[in-house]
Amino acid sequence: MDQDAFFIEIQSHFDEALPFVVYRKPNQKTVTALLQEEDELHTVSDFSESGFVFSPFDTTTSETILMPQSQSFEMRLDEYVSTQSNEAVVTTSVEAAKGAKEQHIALVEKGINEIENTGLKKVVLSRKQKINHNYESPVSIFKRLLDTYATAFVYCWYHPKVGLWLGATPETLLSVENRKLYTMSLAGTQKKEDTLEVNWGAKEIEEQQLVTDTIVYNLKDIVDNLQVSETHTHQAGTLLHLKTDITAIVHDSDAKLASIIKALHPTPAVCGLPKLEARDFIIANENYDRSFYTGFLGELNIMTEKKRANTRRNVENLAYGAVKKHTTLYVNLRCMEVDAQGAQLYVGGGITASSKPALEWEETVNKLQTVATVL
Ligand SMILES: C=C(O[C@@H]1C=C(C(=O)O)C=C[C@H]1O)C(=O)O
Repeated sequence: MDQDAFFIEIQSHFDEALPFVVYRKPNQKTVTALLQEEDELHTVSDFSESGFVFSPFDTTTSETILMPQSQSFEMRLDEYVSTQSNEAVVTTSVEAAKGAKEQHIALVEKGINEIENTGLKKVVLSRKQKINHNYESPVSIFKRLLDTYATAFVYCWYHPKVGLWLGATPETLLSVENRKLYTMSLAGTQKKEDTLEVNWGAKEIEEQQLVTDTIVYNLKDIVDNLQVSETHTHQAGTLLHLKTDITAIVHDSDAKLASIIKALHPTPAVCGLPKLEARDFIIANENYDRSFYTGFLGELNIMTEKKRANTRRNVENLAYGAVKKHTTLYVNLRCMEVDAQGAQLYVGGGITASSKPALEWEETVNKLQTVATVL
């Protein structure tokens, strides 16, 4: 499809206040859009549905939203070509609101204190920051995210009854295709200077290992052939994280999808350990509603027809294109909620007993910058 026509279609869907999502997967060229035909708020009941899901952090009190594949029009842009000059991307310098720094540092201190005095081992603490900006179409902001973050899952999601969210996340929650499962442990943060050959401190190594161990522990009884890669440094925009790849085989993946999602979300990369204690601490102390930040989003049971290659040897098989199903979900990080007044940016970081509150504040400032850059 022609690029201009693709984005005009999305803009007019937005102008008509109809739900849509448009996204590009990490390291891919294709941009996909799902345009819902009416404005009903559909929700997921058991993860057997097909469509695009948008889930909040706290799934015990809020529902996971679905744009059903059967009630949406799908559009594909084979390759997005940047039309905006780099000069157009202005790096916004974000001023925190008065008192925001002190408030976040006090929250981190409270978290460290809780870890020292209870069974809590890690808790991810976050904040949101408002940025005023002149109104711009979501398509323009989305295109700048596409221009800036080739290795992230870049998206723009809109529902008139919920709001407008955009983001560029480096973290996969889960992908399942043909019984093959992939997930990752991503934690530990430092600013990228000029090399990927960096040293990591004991705090970052320990907090990321905790995420890996928990994912493995939570999956081991529901999957087979669980394999864990070496841990390596992963670049996400101007930041570096520690990352471990985890793969497995899932027998009867249809029946198990809901339990796998439940076992993973929210991982200690965005919540903490033990999960319930960390979630209670977050809800009681963060002083704001995370809403969809640190929730998950992506394709659920999406059907695609895979045609066989057109070679001479199997030309007689051409008629038998196989229908395949896959699920690819990402953690909603480096994201923002946009309305007519401006944008709310959401950021956080993992706290352990050895966290330094002032450094944790700096980390949220650095993470915020990755999204603020495109405003
Ligand atoms: C919570 C966020 O990021 C998560 C926390 C990280 C950390 O504590 O170092 C790193 C990557 C993410 O798993 C965020 O970006 O808001």
